[in-house]
Amino acid sequence: MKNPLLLFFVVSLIAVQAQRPPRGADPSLFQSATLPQTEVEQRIMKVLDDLDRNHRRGNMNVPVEDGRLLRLLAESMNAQHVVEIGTSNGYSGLWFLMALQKTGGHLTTYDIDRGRADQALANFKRAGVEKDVTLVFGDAHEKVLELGDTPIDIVFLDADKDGYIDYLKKLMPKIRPGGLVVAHNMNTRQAHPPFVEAITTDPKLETLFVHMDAAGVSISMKKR
Ligand SMILES: C[S@@+](CC[C@H](N)C(=O)[O-])C[C@H]1O[C@@H](n2cnc3c(N)ncnc32)[C@H](O)[C@@H]1O
Repeated sequence: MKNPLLLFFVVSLIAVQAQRPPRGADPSLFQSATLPQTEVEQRIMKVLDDLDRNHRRGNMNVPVEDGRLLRLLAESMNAQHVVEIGTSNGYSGLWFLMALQKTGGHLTTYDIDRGRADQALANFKRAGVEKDVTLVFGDAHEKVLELGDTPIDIVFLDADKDGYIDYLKKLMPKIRPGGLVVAHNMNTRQAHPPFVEAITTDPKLETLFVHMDAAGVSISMKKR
């Protein structure tokens, strides 16, 4: 740059820009964590933290962010009855149970694997929430047919991916108007195409996909 005045102007401009505080909030603030408010929350969080840090291997648990989402959905809609397909060792169930402590609701959860189901029962007990959950052992495709008439607020699907469509058909009539079907592993690599088609083409459902850069979660509301 031959013009010294222009050079001075450009250098000054760069210096001023460099001194300006970055726009928006401090990025570290967006990395929030669950902050327990009560002793019950503290007790459940302790078990969740232990499962997250030490017992993920072989249990295929949802990521922490998805667990927090489940809790948030259940608590904000005052859920009274949550049905989960795929308990594993109880990790996602405990996120629901944290919400259900506040809403006074109940979790019915299904798993076909005895070992994981037993771990879940132990974890529910450890967190002191065993009275608020019914664990049904067996093939959920058959067992859900025995579910009573209590309206369902949230169905959470996190088991055999190609079975989601069958669970949807069987459980949809029991979901209350305004209730949700939440499905896990819905990213484009893992989702089962017939289920994706079912939840995106049915005018009775409003579906949104979130956390798609990770496992992917679909949230479908049964319209009123
Ligand atoms: C991805 S894991 C569930 C993880 C759990 N939701 C969590 O985040 O902690 C899937 C579970 O579904 C169970 N499962 C698979 N097919 C099933 C079926 N037909 N009926 C019941 N459970 C089934 C498996 O045994 C396994 O424990």
